[in-house]
Amino acid sequence: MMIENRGALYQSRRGVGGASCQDWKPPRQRGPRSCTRQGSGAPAPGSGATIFALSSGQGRCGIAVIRTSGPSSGHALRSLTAPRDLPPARSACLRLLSHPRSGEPLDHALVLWFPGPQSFTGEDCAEFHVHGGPAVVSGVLQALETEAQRRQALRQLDGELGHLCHGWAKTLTKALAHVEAYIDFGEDDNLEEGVLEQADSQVRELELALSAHLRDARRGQRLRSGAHVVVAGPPNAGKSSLVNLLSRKPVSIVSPEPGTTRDVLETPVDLAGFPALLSDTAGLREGVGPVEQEGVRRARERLEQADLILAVLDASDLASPSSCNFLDTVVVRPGAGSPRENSQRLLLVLNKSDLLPRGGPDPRPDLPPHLLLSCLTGEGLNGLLEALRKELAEVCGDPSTGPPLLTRVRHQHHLQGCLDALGHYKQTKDLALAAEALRLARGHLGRITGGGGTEEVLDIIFRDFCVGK
Ligand SMILES: Nc1nc2c(ncn2[C@@H]2O[C@H](COP(=O)(O)OP(=O)(O)OP(=O)(O)O)[C@@H](O)[C@H]2O)c(=O)[nH]1
Ligand SMILES: [Mg+2]
Repeated sequence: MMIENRGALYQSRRGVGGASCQDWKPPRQRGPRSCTRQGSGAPAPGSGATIFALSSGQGRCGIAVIRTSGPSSGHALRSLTAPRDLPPARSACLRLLSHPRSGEPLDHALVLWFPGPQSFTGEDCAEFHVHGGPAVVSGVLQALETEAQRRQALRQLDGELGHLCHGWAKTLTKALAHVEAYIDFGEDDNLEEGVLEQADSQVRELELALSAHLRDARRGQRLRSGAHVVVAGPPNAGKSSLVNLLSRKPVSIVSPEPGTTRDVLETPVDLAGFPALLSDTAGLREGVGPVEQEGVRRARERLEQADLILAVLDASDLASPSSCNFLDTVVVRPGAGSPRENSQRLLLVLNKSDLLPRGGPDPRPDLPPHLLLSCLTGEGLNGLLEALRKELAEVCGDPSTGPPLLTRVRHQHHLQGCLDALGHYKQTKDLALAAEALRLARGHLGRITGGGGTEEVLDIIFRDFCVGK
């Protein structure tokens, strides 16, 4: 049984309550200035985690094995063990485990270190063989979780995300300083040409960068709470068998009778290294009794909410009306070629491949890209897991390689506020209102990064322009 512990990302308090622009005084007004600002035109179009889990059975046992896999495995191993160096690769060593923050001893354990790629997942892996009591197991899991959260938090604001936010804030402060300078000194001091145009283009670039990151924010949320993966298909295709296979436990009843699953059954799983909420659904068919009909309605509802659909068909029954109907209505929707709604993704799986003639041709080469699988023999499972890994990396983002993800609602809120204010900047033709919009936008970023006060703006004005000297 796998215990999923990758969900909660640490909510760092850094950056909270950073200086805002509230102390900013309105710029000196020089009577009504006819606005020379040109509209900015139409907006341009939007442009490794480490897993740890209990891998032995849950409950009382002599020895419990906890495994980590991912780029931070070595760090996790070092931070929990004394001495703090890595043991020799692939050799069992007896180490004292203690909590990385409090130093509280946790257990004497055998630890093993498997540097990637020579490991069972291909990534750096570590194993902790601890005494199996629930207190020890949960203590070690908690210590690992704390460490993972701490690293995530560091990555969030001190790391790449902090770097990015500070870059955005710098650009915005500069744009604001230039607009302020134009308002205050434009006439008297003959500011160089193109000051406002430069601010406009900086705002445009910032808008693109912020919108791209807000789109990624949704992915960050999925990484935290799990992607919704919905298994759907006609009755008897082997949906429940697939759910049980992927979750490695008997979540759903499997039987040869079509219409066995009537309700949506969901289970949290680790799918190819990503956290997911896997839903089994009733087989989609019409003309059935009221209970099954309700199951079909729920299945359709759940399909709408899926991040990833695992569409399952019986490879030996592709010509049946329910298979054809499912293919037409769910797999190949009308207007195919356009992206699926809500950027939903879909993997088509032809199950029961063991019923096809061995080594025979693809049963339906005309179908959209698909994978052959046998839940009965397990053939094709590795290919499916690899395809799932690729799809889920798209859905969730890969924290070890991709851009830093905005997982915190507060960050998202302020980035959205900043983006909205930049929208107002672009729309208004009045310079004073435009400057106000930039101040508001900078205030939102200031709540993430701090800074952005009057001093900073004035510094830029005096640095960039020969005014008041
Ligand atoms: N030969 C073969 N039989 C399979 C395979 N997968 C599932 N089955 C059998 O197909 C039947 C239906 O499997 P289920 O997993 O209950 O199918 P389902 O799609 O959940 O069915 P409903 O809940 O009724 O919609 C069962 O008898 C399974 O044992 C497979 O890969 N090969
Ligand atoms: Mg079923």
